[in-house]
Amino acid sequence: MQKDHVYAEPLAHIQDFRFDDAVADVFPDMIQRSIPGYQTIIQTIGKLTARYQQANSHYYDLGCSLGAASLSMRRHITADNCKVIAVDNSSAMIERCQRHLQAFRSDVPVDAILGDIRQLTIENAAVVVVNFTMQFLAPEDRQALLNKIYQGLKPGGLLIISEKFKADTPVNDELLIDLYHDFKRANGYSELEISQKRTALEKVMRPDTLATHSARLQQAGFHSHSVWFQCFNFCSMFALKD
Ligand SMILES: Nc1ncnc2c1ncn2[C@@H]1O[C@H](C[S@+](CC[C@H]([NH3+])C(=O)[O-])CC(=O)[O-])[C@@H](O)[C@H]1O
Ligand SMILES: O=C(O)C(=O)Cc1ccccc1
Repeated sequence: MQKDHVYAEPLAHIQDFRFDDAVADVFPDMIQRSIPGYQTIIQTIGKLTARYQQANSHYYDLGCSLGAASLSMRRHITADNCKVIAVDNSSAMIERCQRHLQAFRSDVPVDAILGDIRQLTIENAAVVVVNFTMQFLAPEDRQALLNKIYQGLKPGGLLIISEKFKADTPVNDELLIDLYHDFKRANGYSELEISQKRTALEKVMRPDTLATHSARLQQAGFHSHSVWFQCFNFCSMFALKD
């Protein structure tokens, strides 16, 4: 696995964070060292998919990057006539995702599609995964995505959404961010790497509060949802369509 050194050297000008070749090349190491509980979340996506699978259905991975969640879903699907649809608008990610998926044999087909999830048709879905992707959409596009997911889910279908979130008060938010930075230090990131990446993400990743997430899920039609994982300012939620 290639080590993430993207922000290791001082940069004269810090550009907005992009999912380009340099990031895609080191992504497994970057995500593993940057998202608390990432492995647990990927494994649990598989477990939840095993429970909520339905025959003759689609399984979506929106903002799939290298396809970790798609692989986890695929490993757990035993129902007939199912297809995983993995979508990302970064060509660097989708090219590597396609190669990655071909490296493992499976009877469940996966389509890895280069495209914008805001333009995607979602239909006949048993499970939809949005694993740390919605935070990168413009805030004004987030409700429409959740509405579309709700409409595209079959009855009994499941949405899994993971996000970095903002705490309700500035004091609490600072504390969670502080603890998160300790986690990054413990994983070998330097002060420079932490601060340069923070600057690069400032305009492109805008976390919401859990209250905002709740209100959006309700508005989309999900009557119940639950946070099933939280560590510092990262969480994963599920929501069921009745
Ligand atoms: N509008 C969009 N349309 C499609 N893709 C998008 C869009 N905006 C951003 N992306 C894509 O969303 C992904 C977010 S990473 C997901 C990790 C993965 N889910 C994982 O489980 O490993 C999260 C992170 O790096 O923190 C990137 O690959 C973007 O190109
Ligand atoms: O690294 C960070 O600060 C994060 O918030 C997580 C992350 C992980 C991978 C790409 C972008 C953001």
